[in-house]
Amino acid sequence: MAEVGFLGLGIMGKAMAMNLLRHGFKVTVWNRTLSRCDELVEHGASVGETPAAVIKKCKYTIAILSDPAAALSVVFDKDGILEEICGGKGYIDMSTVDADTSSKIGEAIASKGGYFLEAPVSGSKKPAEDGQLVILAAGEKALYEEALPAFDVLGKKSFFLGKVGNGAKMKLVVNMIMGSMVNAFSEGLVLADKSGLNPQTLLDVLDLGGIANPMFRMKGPTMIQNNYSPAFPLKHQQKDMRLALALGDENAVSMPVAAAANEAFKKARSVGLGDLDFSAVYEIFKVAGGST
Ligand SMILES: NC(=O)C1=CN([C@@H]2O[C@H](COP(=O)(O)OP(=O)(O)OC[C@H]3O[C@@H](n4cnc5c(N)ncnc54)[C@H](OP(=O)(O)O)[C@@H]3O)[C@@H](O)[C@H]2O)C=CC1
Ligand SMILES: O=CC(=O)O
Repeated sequence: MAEVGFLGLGIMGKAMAMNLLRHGFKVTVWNRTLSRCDELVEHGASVGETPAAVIKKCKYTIAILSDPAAALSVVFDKDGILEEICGGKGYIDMSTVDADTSSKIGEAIASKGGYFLEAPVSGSKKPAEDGQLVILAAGEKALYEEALPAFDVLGKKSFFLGKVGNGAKMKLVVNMIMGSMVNAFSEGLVLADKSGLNPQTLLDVLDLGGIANPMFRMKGPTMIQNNYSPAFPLKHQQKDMRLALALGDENAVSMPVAAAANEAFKKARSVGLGDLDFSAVYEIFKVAGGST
């Protein structure tokens, strides 16, 4: 089996690279904070000293990094991907970024003869650990087909959405909806509490009705226990709202609900909740609602 490169061992990357190793892939990893590679090495991974070194060694390389600045940095900066990408090699960026960032990366890689695929994912830490992500790929179809054995390990379903940008846009639309939902959910929990209802009973009622969903089911119990151990960091959810609102601007789509949700996430970041789970936005509504 060909060696797969893997850049970025945060919450998602660590779980995904571990999954590939568990399924017999040979994986060479790199992370900006190199010590984060150690655990993967214990499970059989090799380490590349730089993104360029990983690209040089591997037929194709996957990355999942925090935001557009990080995604651009590993490509364009010193020791970055552009230094070694060439004909026959592929680069797959699974970070959640905007379409412009993805296109910039795709064009630079194509200018060196390499293949590019954007492939952001829907699903969080647990789906990443369980190989149950939804993969939203777009770009070079041949690279998509080459990567399908890896995608089959990482996800429960892969979509090929056509040209570069479509994967990024689909992911931003999905996360815009999710971010708005967690805000409405938080408001509802505070309203239940302040009007004398038991929030746990609200969760039970919601779960039996037409708006039951895995996100409410998973986050509800931890939110009412004030447990925000990060699966999806709030700072990344706010980045996604910001990028989705920019997509709305470009397309003249009015998004008052998403704009209000973005303000709540920004407020949460401003009071130091950015590294907690995105469901910590609930704390903002508790304060606004006067909850103790
Ligand atoms: N967590 C989730 O539930 C999901 C997240 N996503 C998306 O996946 C991406 C990663 O998320 P997640 O794993 O949660 O994030 P983390 O914050 O846990 O990890 C971020 C990763 O990006 C690296 N990084 C940050 N800045 C730079 C930089 N300038 N140069 C190089 N590397 C950098 C970090 O390296 P270092 O260790 O050195 O800090 C780390 O490896 C994000 O785009 C997010 O929106 C998508 C679906 C679900
Ligand atoms: O991007 C986050 C997710 O849960 O999907």
